[in-house]
Amino acid sequence: MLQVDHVSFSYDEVPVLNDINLKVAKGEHVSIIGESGCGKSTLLKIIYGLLHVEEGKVYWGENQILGPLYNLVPGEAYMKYLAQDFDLMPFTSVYENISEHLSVLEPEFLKERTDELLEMIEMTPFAKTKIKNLSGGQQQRVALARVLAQKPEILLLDEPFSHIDNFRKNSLRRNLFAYLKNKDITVLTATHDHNDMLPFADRVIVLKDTKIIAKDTPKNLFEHPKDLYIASLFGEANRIPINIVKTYADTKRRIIVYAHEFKVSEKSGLEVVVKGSYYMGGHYMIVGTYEGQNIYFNHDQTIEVGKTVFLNIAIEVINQRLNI
Ligand SMILES: Nc1ncnc2c1ncn2[C@@H]1O[C@H](COP(=O)(O)OP(=O)(O)OP(=O)(O)O)[C@@H](O)[C@H]1O
Repeated sequence: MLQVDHVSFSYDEVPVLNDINLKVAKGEHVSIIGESGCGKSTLLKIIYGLLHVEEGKVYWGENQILGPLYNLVPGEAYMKYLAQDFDLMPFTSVYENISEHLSVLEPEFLKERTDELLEMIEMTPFAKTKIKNLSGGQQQRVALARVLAQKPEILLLDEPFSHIDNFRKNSLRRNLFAYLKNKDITVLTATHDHNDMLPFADRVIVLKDTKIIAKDTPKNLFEHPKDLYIASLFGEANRIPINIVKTYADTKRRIIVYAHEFKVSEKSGLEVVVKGSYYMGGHYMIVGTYEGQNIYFNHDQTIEVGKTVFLNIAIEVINQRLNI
């Protein structure tokens, strides 16, 4: 088990993480999410031992992970960290980059494991290509295979698909996370893309203003977001009083409503004036206003600017948000 115990960290006296506590079981996949600059990379670097923490401790099982003051070469043998800049050898081939460490550690498995990883990252036809001749996304895929070649017990991934095009991203996510589960590798992924997390993570931690503000399964977080910050990590969302959509309700309690949960009606509901329509593929995302507040909702057609429409929400959504 990985244990982060009361860790606080500052860069030049500017606090970035404050009293972070986290336990990750062996084989578990935990995503760390939050807005840019909230400290996701910093937390991964602390766990890897790249940064010195004055307050708090990190353990993998019984072993305390010590920072750079104690370890000249960061990182323990059982842990790998894939940073946002990939640490590859530009003048050697894809195959050599993946198999480099195996030639010393496990020469008898070198071909089998390298071929397996090439297949996982869908780069078998590029085995002989030099790294310098690959695109950024292809290099990121090789960097992933390279850290996995050494069979880590725990893997730290910092925005692992940031350079990869959508065409490949989905299959790579499925291949990678299935591979990690199959090998019982513990994984922590820092991301701001909910598609990296919703279908794959066992648990999610949300960072905001130096703190963990939520720890839950992806499904619970999505269905019961406790504030707009959390909901906005999944897409456009609104926070509105219940009684303005259900006039019979005698509560002004506010609930989170995602854009896709509103239904447009001609007559009754939340009255908004349309400001603009954005084509999103299968639908339009419409921005309207209600008493000066922007309201985001989806609709199957564009709506002309200035038109007044009414928005409804299914009672099931209200009950879900109220945790009934
Ligand atoms: N070496 C550094 N020295 C000083 N401040 C830093 C350093 N590295 C990061 N920071 C600051 O610490 C905060 C957290 O940075 P961090 O990279 O951990 O955030 P993040 O959540 O990973 O962001 P992103 O999603 O944009 O990668 C930011 O305000 C950043 O500017």
